[in-house]
Amino acid sequence: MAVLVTGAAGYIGSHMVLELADRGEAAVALDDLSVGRREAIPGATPFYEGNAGDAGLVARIVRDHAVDTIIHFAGSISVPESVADPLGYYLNNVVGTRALIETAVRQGVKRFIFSSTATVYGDATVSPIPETTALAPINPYGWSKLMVEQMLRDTAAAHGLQFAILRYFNVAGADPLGRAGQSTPTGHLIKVALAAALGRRSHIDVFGQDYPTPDGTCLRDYVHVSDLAGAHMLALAHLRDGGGNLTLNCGYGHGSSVRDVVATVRAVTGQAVETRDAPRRDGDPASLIAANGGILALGWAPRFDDLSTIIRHAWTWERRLAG
Ligand SMILES: NC(=O)c1ccc[n+]([C@@H]2O[C@H](COP(=O)([O-])OP(=O)(O)OC[C@H]3O[C@@H](n4cnc5c(N)ncnc54)[C@H](O)[C@@H]3O)[C@@H](O)[C@H]2O)c1
Ligand SMILES: O=c1ccn([C@@H]2O[C@H](COP(=O)(O)OP(=O)(O)O[C@H]3O[C@H](CO)[C@@H](O)[C@H](O)[C@H]3O)[C@@H](O)[C@H]2O)c(=O)[nH]1
Repeated sequence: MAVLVTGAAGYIGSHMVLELADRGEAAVALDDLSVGRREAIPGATPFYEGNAGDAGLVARIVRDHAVDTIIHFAGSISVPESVADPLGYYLNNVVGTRALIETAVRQGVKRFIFSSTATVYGDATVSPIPETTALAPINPYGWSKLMVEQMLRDTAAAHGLQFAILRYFNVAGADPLGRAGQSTPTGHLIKVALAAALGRRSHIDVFGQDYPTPDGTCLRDYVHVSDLAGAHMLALAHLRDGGGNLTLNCGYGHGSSVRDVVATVRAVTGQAVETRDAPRRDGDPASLIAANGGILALGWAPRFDDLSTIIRHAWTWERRLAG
Protein backbone atom coordinates (compact mmCIF):
# COMPACT_ATOMS: atom_id res chain seq x y z
CA MET A 1 0.00 0.00 0.00
CA ALA A 2 1.24 3.49 -0.81
CA VAL A 3 0.62 7.06 0.25
CA LEU A 4 -0.10 9.53 -2.55
CA VAL A 5 1.36 12.97 -1.80
CA THR A 6 -0.14 15.76 -3.92
CA GLY A 7 1.81 19.01 -4.17
CA ALA A 8 4.90 16.88 -3.51
CA ALA A 9 7.25 19.21 -5.40
CA GLY A 10 6.28 22.11 -3.15
CA TYR A 11 7.66 23.24 0.16
CA ILE A 12 5.76 21.14 2.70
CA GLY A 13 5.02 18.25 0.33
CA SER A 14 8.71 17.70 -0.39
CA HIS A 15 9.44 17.44 3.34
CA MET A 16 6.55 14.98 3.70
CA VAL A 17 8.00 12.76 0.97
CA LEU A 18 11.33 12.72 2.85
CA GLU A 19 9.59 11.89 6.13
CA LEU A 20 7.69 9.01 4.53
CA ALA A 21 10.90 7.68 2.93
CA ASP A 22 12.80 8.02 6.23
CA ARG A 23 10.12 5.88 7.88
CA GLY A 24 10.16 3.23 5.16
CA GLU A 25 6.72 4.08 3.79
CA ALA A 26 5.92 3.67 0.10
CA ALA A 27 5.08 7.07 -1.38
CA VAL A 28 3.97 8.33 -4.79
CA ALA A 29 4.36 12.00 -5.73
CA LEU A 30 2.00 14.14 -7.82
CA ASP A 31 2.48 17.80 -8.73
CA ASP A 32 1.56 19.95 -11.71
CA LEU A 33 4.84 21.89 -11.31
CA SER A 34 2.88 25.14 -11.56
CA VAL A 35 4.97 26.30 -8.62
CA GLY A 36 6.92 23.29 -7.38
CA ARG A 37 10.22 21.98 -8.68
CA ARG A 38 10.86 18.45 -9.91
CA GLU A 39 14.26 18.38 -8.15
CA ALA A 40 12.49 18.68 -4.80
CA ILE A 41 11.35 15.05 -5.10
CA PRO A 42 13.90 12.32 -4.36
CA GLY A 43 14.73 10.26 -7.47
CA ALA A 44 13.59 7.00 -5.85
CA THR A 45 10.01 8.26 -5.38
CA PRO A 46 7.68 7.65 -8.34
CA PHE A 47 6.61 11.05 -9.70
CA TYR A 48 3.64 12.05 -11.86
CA GLU A 49 3.32 15.50 -13.38
CA GLY A 50 -0.33 16.49 -13.48
CA ASN A 51 -3.28 18.11 -11.82
CA ALA A 52 -4.62 16.71 -8.54
CA GLY A 53 -8.12 17.35 -9.92
CA ASP A 54 -7.51 15.12 -12.97
CA ALA A 55 -9.75 12.15 -12.11
CA GLY A 56 -8.35 9.86 -14.81
CA LEU A 57 -4.74 10.40 -13.81
CA VAL A 58 -5.38 10.06 -10.08
CA ALA A 59 -7.47 6.91 -10.58
CA ARG A 60 -4.59 5.38 -12.56
CA ILE A 61 -2.04 6.28 -9.87
CA VAL A 62 -4.28 4.86 -7.13
CA ARG A 63 -4.68 1.58 -9.01
CA ASP A 64 -1.06 1.23 -10.15
CA HIS A 65 0.40 1.92 -6.71
CA ALA A 66 -2.34 0.50 -4.46
CA VAL A 67 -2.81 3.91 -2.83
CA ASP A 68 -4.82 3.71 0.39
CA THR A 69 -4.05 7.20 1.73
CA ILE A 70 -3.90 10.61 0.06
CA ILE A 71 -2.07 13.48 1.74
CA HIS A 72 -3.29 16.53 -0.13
CA PHE A 73 -0.91 19.52 -0.15
CA ALA A 74 -1.53 20.69 -3.73
CA GLY A 75 -3.14 24.10 -3.86
CA SER A 76 -2.74 27.83 -4.17
CA ILE A 77 -1.43 29.29 -0.95
CA SER A 78 -1.06 33.06 -0.88
CA VAL A 79 -3.48 35.23 1.12
CA PRO A 80 -2.92 38.46 -0.89
CA GLU A 81 -3.06 36.59 -4.22
CA SER A 82 -6.41 35.08 -3.18
CA VAL A 83 -7.77 38.54 -2.47
CA ALA A 84 -6.77 39.62 -6.00
CA ASP A 85 -7.88 36.40 -7.74
CA PRO A 86 -10.66 34.73 -5.72
CA LEU A 87 -12.07 32.72 -8.63
CA GLY A 88 -8.66 31.26 -9.41
CA TYR A 89 -8.39 30.19 -5.77
CA TYR A 90 -11.85 28.63 -5.65
CA LEU A 91 -11.10 26.78 -8.88
CA ASN A 92 -7.81 25.27 -7.78
CA ASN A 93 -8.48 24.77 -4.07
CA VAL A 94 -12.18 23.90 -4.06
CA VAL A 95 -13.18 22.61 -7.50
CA GLY A 96 -9.90 20.70 -7.91
CA THR A 97 -10.08 19.18 -4.44
CA ARG A 98 -13.74 18.19 -4.91
CA ALA A 99 -12.66 16.13 -7.93
CA LEU A 100 -9.80 14.57 -5.94
CA ILE A 101 -12.09 13.60 -3.05
CA GLU A 102 -14.58 12.09 -5.50
CA THR A 103 -11.82 10.04 -7.12
CA ALA A 104 -10.68 8.91 -3.67
CA VAL A 105 -14.17 7.68 -2.85
CA ARG A 106 -14.68 5.99 -6.24
CA GLN A 107 -11.33 4.24 -6.08
CA GLY A 108 -11.81 3.07 -2.50
CA VAL A 109 -9.00 5.13 -0.96
CA LYS A 110 -9.40 4.74 2.80
CA ARG A 111 -7.83 7.89 4.23
CA PHE A 112 -7.46 11.55 3.28
CA ILE A 113 -5.21 13.99 5.12
CA PHE A 114 -5.87 17.61 4.21
CA SER A 115 -3.71 20.74 4.53
CA SER A 116 -5.99 23.30 6.11
CA THR A 117 -4.89 26.53 7.68
CA ALA A 118 -5.16 28.82 10.67
CA THR A 119 -6.63 31.29 8.21
CA VAL A 120 -10.04 29.56 8.67
CA TYR A 121 -10.28 31.33 12.04
CA GLY A 122 -10.14 34.80 10.51
CA ASP A 123 -9.68 37.55 13.06
CA ALA A 124 -10.07 35.27 16.07
CA THR A 125 -10.89 37.01 19.34
CA VAL A 126 -9.28 34.32 21.52
CA SER A 127 -5.61 33.46 21.79
CA PRO A 128 -4.40 30.77 21.63
CA ILE A 129 -7.16 29.59 19.28
CA PRO A 130 -8.87 26.25 20.04
CA GLU A 131 -10.21 24.16 17.15
CA THR A 132 -13.74 24.78 18.43
CA THR A 133 -13.54 28.53 17.81
CA ALA A 134 -16.11 29.91 15.38
CA LEU A 135 -14.76 29.76 11.84
CA ALA A 136 -14.89 33.08 10.01
CA PRO A 137 -12.22 33.48 7.33
CA ILE A 138 -11.46 37.02 6.20
CA ASN A 139 -10.00 36.17 2.80
CA PRO A 140 -10.83 33.87 -0.15
CA TYR A 141 -7.87 31.57 0.60
CA GLY A 142 -9.28 30.83 4.07
CA TRP A 143 -12.78 30.33 2.67
CA SER A 144 -11.48 27.91 0.05
CA LYS A 145 -9.92 25.76 2.79
CA LEU A 146 -13.03 25.90 4.97
CA MET A 147 -15.20 24.75 2.05
CA VAL A 148 -12.98 21.70 1.60
CA GLU A 149 -13.12 20.94 5.32
CA GLN A 150 -16.91 20.81 5.05
CA MET A 151 -16.78 18.64 1.92
CA LEU A 152 -14.58 16.16 3.75
CA ARG A 153 -16.91 15.96 6.76
CA ASP A 154 -19.97 15.44 4.55
CA THR A 155 -18.17 12.87 2.39
CA ALA A 156 -16.94 10.98 5.44
CA ALA A 157 -20.49 10.81 6.78
CA ALA A 158 -21.89 9.56 3.47
CA HIS A 159 -19.10 7.25 2.28
CA GLY A 160 -16.95 6.39 5.31
CA LEU A 161 -13.78 8.07 4.04
CA GLN A 162 -11.48 8.59 7.05
CA PHE A 163 -9.98 12.07 7.27
CA ALA A 164 -7.57 14.24 9.19
CA ILE A 165 -7.87 17.97 8.72
CA LEU A 166 -4.66 19.61 9.90
CA ARG A 167 -4.82 23.37 10.35
CA TYR A 168 -1.28 24.59 9.94
CA PHE A 169 -0.15 27.82 11.45
CA ASN A 170 2.86 29.52 9.78
CA VAL A 171 5.10 26.81 8.40
CA ALA A 172 8.79 27.70 8.34
CA GLY A 173 12.32 26.32 8.47
CA ALA A 174 13.91 23.57 6.40
CA ASP A 175 14.99 19.95 6.67
CA PRO A 176 17.65 19.87 9.45
CA LEU A 177 19.82 17.61 7.26
CA GLY A 178 19.72 20.19 4.45
CA ARG A 179 17.94 17.90 1.96
CA ALA A 180 14.95 20.23 1.37
CA GLY A 181 13.69 23.71 2.05
CA GLN A 182 11.49 26.47 0.69
CA SER A 183 12.39 26.60 -3.01
CA THR A 184 9.07 27.80 -4.35
CA PRO A 185 8.68 31.56 -4.76
CA THR A 186 6.77 33.06 -1.85
CA GLY A 187 6.24 36.33 -0.05
CA HIS A 188 6.44 34.58 3.34
CA LEU A 189 8.04 36.77 5.94
CA ILE A 190 11.05 34.59 6.80
CA LYS A 191 11.85 33.91 3.13
CA VAL A 192 11.68 37.63 2.34
CA ALA A 193 13.78 38.60 5.36
CA LEU A 194 16.44 36.03 4.42
CA ALA A 195 16.48 37.35 0.85
CA ALA A 196 17.27 40.76 2.33
CA ALA A 197 20.01 39.18 4.49
CA LEU A 198 21.48 37.66 1.31
CA GLY A 199 21.52 41.11 -0.30
CA ARG A 200 18.89 40.13 -2.85
CA ARG A 201 16.50 42.79 -1.61
CA SER A 202 17.25 46.25 -0.35
CA HIS A 203 14.87 45.99 2.62
CA ILE A 204 11.71 44.35 3.89
CA ASP A 205 8.35 46.04 4.34
CA VAL A 206 6.64 45.70 7.71
CA PHE A 207 2.96 45.51 6.83
CA GLY A 208 1.05 47.42 9.52
CA GLN A 209 2.38 48.81 12.80
CA ASP A 210 -0.89 49.55 14.59
CA TYR A 211 -2.29 46.09 15.27
CA PRO A 212 -3.51 45.37 18.82
CA THR A 213 -0.35 43.38 19.66
CA PRO A 214 2.57 44.17 22.01
CA ASP A 215 4.73 45.86 19.34
CA GLY A 216 1.93 46.74 16.89
CA THR A 217 2.96 44.14 14.26
CA CYS A 218 1.16 40.85 13.53
CA LEU A 219 1.76 37.79 15.69
CA ARG A 220 2.16 34.37 14.08
CA ASP A 221 2.89 30.87 15.42
CA TYR A 222 5.87 29.72 13.32
CA VAL A 223 6.04 25.91 13.16
CA HIS A 224 9.02 23.98 11.79
CA VAL A 225 8.21 22.10 8.58
CA SER A 226 9.84 18.87 9.82
CA ASP A 227 7.78 18.92 13.04
CA LEU A 228 4.74 19.42 10.81
CA ALA A 229 5.63 16.39 8.69
CA GLY A 230 5.89 14.44 11.94
CA ALA A 231 2.36 15.55 12.88
CA HIS A 232 1.09 14.03 9.61
CA MET A 233 2.71 10.70 10.46
CA LEU A 234 0.90 10.69 13.81
CA ALA A 235 -2.42 11.49 12.15
CA LEU A 236 -1.81 8.70 9.64
CA ALA A 237 -0.99 6.19 12.40
CA HIS A 238 -4.10 7.24 14.31
CA LEU A 239 -6.37 6.71 11.30
CA ARG A 240 -4.70 3.39 10.46
CA ASP A 241 -5.40 2.24 14.02
CA GLY A 242 -9.07 2.93 13.45
CA GLY A 243 -9.09 6.18 15.43
CA GLY A 244 -11.81 8.73 14.73
CA ASN A 245 -11.55 11.53 12.21
CA LEU A 246 -9.43 14.49 13.29
CA THR A 247 -9.50 18.26 13.00
CA LEU A 248 -6.36 19.57 14.68
CA ASN A 249 -4.31 22.73 14.91
CA CYS A 250 -0.61 22.38 14.15
CA GLY A 251 1.38 25.07 15.90
CA TYR A 252 3.54 25.48 19.01
CA GLY A 253 1.11 27.61 20.99
CA HIS A 254 3.14 30.83 21.13
CA GLY A 255 3.65 33.66 18.71
CA SER A 256 6.35 35.92 17.30
CA SER A 257 5.76 39.37 15.88
CA VAL A 258 7.07 40.60 12.53
CA ARG A 259 9.68 42.61 14.44
CA ASP A 260 10.68 39.52 16.51
CA VAL A 261 11.26 37.61 13.27
CA VAL A 262 13.38 40.38 11.77
CA ALA A 263 15.43 40.68 14.97
CA THR A 264 16.06 36.91 14.96
CA VAL A 265 17.01 36.96 11.28
CA ARG A 266 19.57 39.67 12.07
CA ALA A 267 20.95 37.66 15.01
CA VAL A 268 21.18 34.37 13.08
CA THR A 269 22.62 35.77 9.85
CA GLY A 270 24.76 38.55 11.30
CA GLN A 271 23.42 40.80 8.54
CA ALA A 272 21.76 44.19 8.91
CA VAL A 273 18.28 43.77 7.49
CA GLU A 274 16.65 47.10 6.79
CA THR A 275 12.91 47.42 7.49
CA ARG A 276 10.48 50.02 6.21
CA ASP A 277 7.07 50.63 7.68
CA ALA A 278 4.37 49.93 5.10
CA PRO A 279 0.55 49.95 5.20
CA ARG A 280 -1.37 46.91 6.41
CA ARG A 281 -1.69 44.10 3.87
CA ASP A 282 -5.25 43.13 2.88
CA GLY A 283 -6.60 40.03 4.62
CA ASP A 284 -4.01 39.84 7.46
CA PRO A 285 -5.41 38.91 10.90
CA ALA A 286 -3.61 40.53 13.85
CA SER A 287 -2.76 37.32 15.67
CA LEU A 288 -2.80 33.59 14.87
CA ILE A 289 -1.56 31.37 17.70
CA ALA A 290 -2.54 27.70 18.04
CA ALA A 291 -4.12 26.00 21.01
CA ASN A 292 -2.34 22.69 20.40
CA GLY A 293 -3.64 20.32 23.10
CA GLY A 294 -5.22 18.08 20.44
CA ILE A 295 -2.09 17.35 18.44
CA LEU A 296 -0.02 17.02 21.64
CA ALA A 297 -2.52 14.44 22.92
CA LEU A 298 -1.85 12.44 19.76
CA GLY A 299 1.77 12.17 20.91
CA TRP A 300 3.33 15.07 19.02
CA ALA A 301 6.73 15.94 20.49
CA PRO A 302 8.12 18.85 18.48
CA ARG A 303 11.89 18.90 18.08
CA PHE A 304 12.41 22.40 16.71
CA ASP A 305 10.17 24.71 18.76
CA ASP A 306 12.58 27.63 18.69
CA LEU A 307 12.51 30.59 16.30
CA SER A 308 16.33 30.80 16.07
CA THR A 309 16.57 27.13 15.11
CA ILE A 310 13.82 27.53 12.51
CA ILE A 311 15.57 30.53 10.98
CA ARG A 312 19.00 28.86 11.14
CA HIS A 313 17.74 25.86 9.16
CA ALA A 314 16.05 28.15 6.63
CA TRP A 315 19.22 30.26 6.35
CA THR A 316 21.35 27.18 5.63
CA TRP A 317 18.92 26.26 2.83
CA GLU A 318 18.75 29.78 1.37
CA ARG A 319 22.53 30.06 1.18
CA ARG A 320 22.68 26.71 -0.57
CA LEU A 321 20.02 27.80 -3.09
CA ALA A 322 21.93 31.03 -3.66
CA GLY A 323 24.91 28.84 -4.58
N1 LIG B 1 3.21 27.31 3.98
C1 LIG B 1 2.36 27.58 4.97
O1 LIG B 1 2.68 28.34 5.90
C2 LIG B 1 1.00 26.94 4.98
C3 LIG B 1 0.17 27.20 6.08
C4 LIG B 1 -1.11 26.62 6.10
C5 LIG B 1 -1.51 25.76 5.10
N2 LIG B 1 -0.67 25.51 4.05
C6 LIG B 1 -1.14 24.60 3.01
O2 LIG B 1 -0.18 23.56 2.83
C7 LIG B 1 -0.18 23.13 1.47
C8 LIG B 1 1.23 23.14 0.93
O3 LIG B 1 1.75 24.46 1.04
P1 LIG B 1 3.24 24.83 0.60
O4 LIG B 1 3.69 25.93 1.49
O5 LIG B 1 4.06 23.59 0.51
O6 LIG B 1 2.98 25.45 -0.85
P2 LIG B 1 3.81 25.28 -2.22
O7 LIG B 1 3.27 26.31 -3.16
O8 LIG B 1 5.27 25.26 -1.95
O9 LIG B 1 3.39 23.84 -2.70
C9 LIG B 1 2.15 23.57 -3.34
C10 LIG B 1 2.48 22.63 -4.49
O10 LIG B 1 1.26 22.25 -5.11
C11 LIG B 1 1.44 22.28 -6.52
N3 LIG B 1 0.09 22.48 -7.07
C12 LIG B 1 -0.70 23.56 -6.96
N4 LIG B 1 -1.90 23.31 -7.51
C13 LIG B 1 -1.86 22.04 -7.98
C14 LIG B 1 -2.80 21.18 -8.62
N5 LIG B 1 -4.04 21.59 -8.89
N6 LIG B 1 -2.41 19.91 -8.94
C15 LIG B 1 -1.15 19.47 -8.66
N7 LIG B 1 -0.23 20.23 -8.06
C16 LIG B 1 -0.58 21.50 -7.70
C17 LIG B 1 2.43 23.38 -6.79
O11 LIG B 1 3.15 23.22 -7.99
C18 LIG B 1 3.34 23.27 -5.57
O12 LIG B 1 4.44 22.42 -5.83
C19 LIG B 1 -1.13 24.06 0.71
O13 LIG B 1 -2.38 23.40 0.57
C20 LIG B 1 -1.26 25.26 1.64
O14 LIG B 1 -2.50 25.91 1.50
C21 LIG B 1 0.57 26.08 3.97
O1 LIG C 1 7.33 41.12 3.43
C1 LIG C 1 6.58 40.85 4.39
C2 LIG C 1 5.89 39.60 4.45
C3 LIG C 1 5.03 39.37 5.52
N1 LIG C 1 4.85 40.31 6.48
C4 LIG C 1 3.93 40.03 7.61
O2 LIG C 1 4.38 38.85 8.23
C5 LIG C 1 3.27 38.10 8.75
C6 LIG C 1 3.32 36.70 8.19
O3 LIG C 1 3.05 36.78 6.78
P1 LIG C 1 3.33 35.56 5.78
O4 LIG C 1 4.67 34.98 6.07
O5 LIG C 1 3.07 36.06 4.40
O6 LIG C 1 2.27 34.46 6.20
P2 LIG C 1 0.67 34.58 6.42
O7 LIG C 1 0.07 35.63 5.59
O8 LIG C 1 0.46 34.65 7.91
O9 LIG C 1 0.15 33.19 5.85
C7 LIG C 1 0.85 31.95 6.03
O10 LIG C 1 0.36 31.31 7.17
C8 LIG C 1 -1.01 30.93 7.09
C9 LIG C 1 -1.38 30.23 8.37
O11 LIG C 1 -1.27 31.09 9.47
C10 LIG C 1 -1.18 30.00 5.89
O12 LIG C 1 -2.50 29.60 5.77
C11 LIG C 1 -0.73 30.65 4.60
O13 LIG C 1 -0.79 29.69 3.55
C12 LIG C 1 0.68 31.11 4.76
O14 LIG C 1 1.03 31.88 3.61
C13 LIG C 1 2.03 38.89 8.33
O15 LIG C 1 1.66 39.71 9.41
C14 LIG C 1 2.51 39.78 7.19
O16 LIG C 1 1.80 40.99 7.09
C15 LIG C 1 5.51 41.54 6.42
O17 LIG C 1 5.33 42.40 7.29
N2 LIG C 1 6.36 41.76 5.37
